Amino acid sequence: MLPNARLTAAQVINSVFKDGAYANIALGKALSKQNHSEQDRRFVTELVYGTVKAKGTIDWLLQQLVSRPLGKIEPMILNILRLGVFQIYFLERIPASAACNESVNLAKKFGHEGIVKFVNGVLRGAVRSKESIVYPDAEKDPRQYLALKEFHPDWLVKRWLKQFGFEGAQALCRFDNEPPPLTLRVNTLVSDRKTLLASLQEDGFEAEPSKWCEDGIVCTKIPELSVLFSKYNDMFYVQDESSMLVAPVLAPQPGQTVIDVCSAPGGKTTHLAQLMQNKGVIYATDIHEHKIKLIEENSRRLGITIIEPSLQDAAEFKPEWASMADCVLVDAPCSGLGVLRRRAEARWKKNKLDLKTFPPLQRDILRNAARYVKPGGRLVYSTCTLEQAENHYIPAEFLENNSNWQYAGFQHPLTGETVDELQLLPQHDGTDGFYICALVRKE
Ligand SMILES: C[S@@+](CC[C@H](N)C(=O)[O-])C[C@H]1O[C@@H](n2cnc3c(N)ncnc32)[C@H](O)[C@@H]1O
Repeated sequence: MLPNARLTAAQVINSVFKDGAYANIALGKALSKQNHSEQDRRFVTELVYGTVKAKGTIDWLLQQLVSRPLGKIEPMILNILRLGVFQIYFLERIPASAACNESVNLAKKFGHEGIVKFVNGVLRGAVRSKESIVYPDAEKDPRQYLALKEFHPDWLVKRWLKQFGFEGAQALCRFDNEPPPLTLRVNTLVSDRKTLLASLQEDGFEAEPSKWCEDGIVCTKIPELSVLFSKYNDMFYVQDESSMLVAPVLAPQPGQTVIDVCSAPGGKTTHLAQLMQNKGVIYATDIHEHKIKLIEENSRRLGITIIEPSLQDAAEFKPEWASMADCVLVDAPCSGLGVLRRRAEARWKKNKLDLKTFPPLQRDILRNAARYVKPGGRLVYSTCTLEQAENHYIPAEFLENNSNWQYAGFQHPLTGETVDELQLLPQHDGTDGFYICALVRKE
């Protein structure tokens, strides 16, 4: 018997909201265990990401249909209701009756008759009230309007309204709700973009060269993901176009000594190794032991031998490395507000207070990592966030306090003009939100 796509989706959603799992990891695990057709795999993916991203609005809708607080409903049943409401309100192509019936069937697996009746009643109510739901007025209450219409927490919408205005905030929210394209960085140690692109196209992929990075490929249609991993295993690294910009800005040369202080799972460090033609050495550290294995696995898969991974707190000085490196990368831990489209649950896990924890850590890491750079050497500081306090102000403050450093300047990847820093904005650039700044230690 074929596995039930909605059941798989409900279980993944439940592990996200009940157990705090990452949606992409829980989904990947569930799909690898179940023998779903390719079409069903896509459907499960759409259900999981859609429901998880829209959770705030779904709960707002549900709360109008249920008299008790949602927290009092058994988690699996609540998550079946969330999945049902998502289909009824936001998946136009699914007939509402099918969404109700299938949800009731799911409820039968997890609850007694009374619960099944409750699910049935709530979802029939959702269908009836669909056309009469009144959202807050966009002009009178733009914050609540965007939060509910565009599926984001209202504290974040408030922040973005201030930073980008209504249209900018709306475009940014909408960007986060779209599925990201699959972007690949070609492993230039074993292939080149033209060859890989042609081969992927022969296998039915719709793919085009990235305009941002000369080694990047953007896939817009993927016939079967498993082909990519089985046939082209050592030829690519899955990476957003914005992340692909970092290694070329650091621009290490073959034979040099490089330190990448926040390097797991190894996306940028393996790119640095490619640019170095696998000659020289890269000390790649991270604070989490389990992530060190990921750097090792990625290096092995791509045939890279110059990366030496180790466990190290980037804010703690390692005296043996003083003034040793030609290039240092600080791809700092950050609030990650530029990559919300990729991490479906992240918007619901973050909060305003968490944001305050990053700048002090980033300051410490930058200050410490800079001590590893030799005179004349370069340092790149990058984040995947949109927060000025974690971006511009961190290197700017560092330069104010360290007169033996200055901006290195680098070429804007599209315009070619020389810039000191680059802030990519999803709503403007169509990439993840990302910040890059290059510094040089004076001779
Ligand atoms: C933005 S991610 C790095 C991504 C990586 N550069 C890549 O391209 O694949 C930030 C990393 O910093 C690590 N990290 C957080 N705090 C750290 C610290 N104090 N010292 C070293 N690494 C840290 C996290 O474990 C995480 O892997």
